[in-house]
Amino acid sequence: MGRKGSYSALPSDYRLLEEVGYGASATVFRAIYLPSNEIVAVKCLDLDRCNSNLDDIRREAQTMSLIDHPNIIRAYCSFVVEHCLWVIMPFMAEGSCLHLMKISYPDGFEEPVIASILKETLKALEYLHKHGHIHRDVKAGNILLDGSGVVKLGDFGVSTCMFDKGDRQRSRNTFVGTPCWMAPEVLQPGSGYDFKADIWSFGITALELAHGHAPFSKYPPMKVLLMTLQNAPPGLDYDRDKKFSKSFKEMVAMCLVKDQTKRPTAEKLLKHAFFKNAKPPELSVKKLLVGLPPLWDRVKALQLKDAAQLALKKMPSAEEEALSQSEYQRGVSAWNFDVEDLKAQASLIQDDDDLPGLKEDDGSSIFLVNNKNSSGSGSGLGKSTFANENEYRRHISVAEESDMKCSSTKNEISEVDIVDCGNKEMFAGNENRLKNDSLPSTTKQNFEPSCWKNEVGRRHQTYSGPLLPSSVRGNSLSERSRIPERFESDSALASDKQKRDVRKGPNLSGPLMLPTRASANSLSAPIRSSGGFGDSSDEKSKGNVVQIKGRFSVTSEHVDLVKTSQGTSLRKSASVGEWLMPGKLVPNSQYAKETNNGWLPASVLMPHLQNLFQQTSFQQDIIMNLLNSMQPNEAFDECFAALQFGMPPQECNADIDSNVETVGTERERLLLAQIAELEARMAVLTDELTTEKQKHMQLEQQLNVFSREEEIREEEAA
Ligand SMILES: Nc1ncnc2c1ncn2[C@@H]1O[C@H](COP(=O)(O)OP(=O)(O)OP(=O)(O)O)[C@@H](O)[C@H]1O
Repeated sequence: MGRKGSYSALPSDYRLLEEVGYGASATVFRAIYLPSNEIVAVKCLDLDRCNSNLDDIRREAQTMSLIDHPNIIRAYCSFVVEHCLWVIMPFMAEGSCLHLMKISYPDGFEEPVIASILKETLKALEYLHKHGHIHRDVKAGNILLDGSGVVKLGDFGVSTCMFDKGDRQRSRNTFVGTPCWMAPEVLQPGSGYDFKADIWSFGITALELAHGHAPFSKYPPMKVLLMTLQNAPPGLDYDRDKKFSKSFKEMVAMCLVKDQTKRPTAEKLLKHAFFKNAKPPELSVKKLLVGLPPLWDRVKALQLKDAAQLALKKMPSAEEEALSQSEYQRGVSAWNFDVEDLKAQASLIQDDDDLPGLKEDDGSSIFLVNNKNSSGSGSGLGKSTFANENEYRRHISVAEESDMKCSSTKNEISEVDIVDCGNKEMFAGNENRLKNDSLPSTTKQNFEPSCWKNEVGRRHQTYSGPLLPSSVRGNSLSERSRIPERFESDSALASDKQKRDVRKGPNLSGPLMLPTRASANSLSAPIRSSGGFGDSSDEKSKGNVVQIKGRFSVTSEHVDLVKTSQGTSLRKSASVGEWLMPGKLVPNSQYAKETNNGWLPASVLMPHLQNLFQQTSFQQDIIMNLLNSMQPNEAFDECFAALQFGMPPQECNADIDSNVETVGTERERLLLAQIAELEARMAVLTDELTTEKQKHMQLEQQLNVFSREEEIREEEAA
């Protein structure tokens, strides 16, 4: 028996049970710590997807283990198993607030519950900030609950460090999730951010808990980025959110101030009237949990719901991968992506309000942009390190024989290199509570909340049996690890297979994956020149929307979105969407006079012409990038497209012949349609460019005439 509060770094001491969650970088299992028979959570982080060196991770793991606050999940210890880092932590039997909302409270919680949850979260932030840490991933998905209603902020440390440090070249273009929770200063390069960024995320989380989803969550990430920077901050609406108190609205408004210096500290916020009467979560939150099925059944249900949605939508593969994470991965784990890239891509976004199935909170806005220059050595969650199934099985049996002794394959560092078993005294206080809380209630088994019962149908299987450790250990984040080994029927197997298909992790080392809604849209949707963002759920900000839909001024140098949006008025163009007009340069009267004449001054036209030039060449770049980064099985499409764009035939892959037959006609048609649209757009752009050039020349001629006339007049006067 291990001593209470002391956890070994031997994987064989842990029996992984059900999967209870997964995020951008990790899968979380309920597990038994065998020496003391305690229930713990084991978070398996895939090191293949990690951009940091192990020293960084170790440092971060150490930091995590030193965290000692009742509202923060701390790591008991961590060690490397195969290509994964296992982080042992307290098991939070009721999962995240996001889980809970998705299962039973799709429209959010009542105010007293929100107050309790937020107060506990704020206490956690106060502690972290006081100790010099920024959490950087505050969102409902990271606020965890246990059976007695205790609230803890999770996901501090390892995953953040994994993406934020180390080889930036590999990670700089990797952008996972949606930036709904990110503060403007985080999205704005060069502005710098501090702990106040957490306060913004906290405010967004408050809105998430109030509505069941974060503001802008129905939009593609790039659009969220622009809206965060350019719209008025979201908030609780005085009309629409009548049920919420004035103090709640005020508190949210205080957090969501764009100027970070004007946001309150966590300490100050805790003194706000909204939190004064907040009940202890054990009273308010616990009520929410009555009658819910065990966490792992909820997780299964959500996965099935994902699968059902996908089956309905028949997404192309990249979108499947993106959507597969939709139930959980709704925030950006890594505040490390190339903002310039995103901005550039954002310039191509069309209004997607018409897209079928794109509704707020459907998670479809999950977006993956991968660095096309990355080495390709990373793997997705589902990637096996074994050459084939036999090798895999052989490995499993060898591993089992060796009593689950872990052999490290990552950079030749064994698990002991990174072991950082926590200081027992520091967390002993949490132990008793954990042990009790984490035991699932068997009386909950048959409950099926209506909100998911209808969508996923009745479950035919039970999932209560433990996963054999080997199925996880061999490749803990591989496909195998996701297969529960107990099923009651074939249909269960089938649905689980479907689920696994859905849940293939994002391939972070693969090609640029743009055909998500945002990017596919940018390629296929014809440019429209009117309308706004039309965020029905964010009416408050509607009136402040800057009309950048379609395009904003993209320069080859640094683009300052905030600056470009300020002091500019917009003029519409059939193909270019919106033009940014340097309104300050042209006095209104003069502008009116000149436009009445049908002539525009060169000072007005030139920026537009430049804009058109840049956008045309920029679009060409984007198209070529996309074509170059297509999956191998799209080689035929790629080559076809390459030919369309006049690239030499030798660019085409030799595999084409074999692929020709496999290319789905539907996909071909889609691509052809996209190409046709692109060509049409380019033709329109070229026409416009030519027209503008002509206008410009005529204008110059006219100016010459004017100046000659002026000279003559002056001479005559003289
Ligand atoms: N200690 C825990 N007990 C129970 N469930 C947990 C625990 N830790 C995490 N989970 C569940 O697993 C999910 C994923 O965990 P986590 O957020 O740590 O992973 P991640 O890969 O870092 O995710 P993210 O996408 O937020 O970065 C959480 O949303 C939560 O539902």
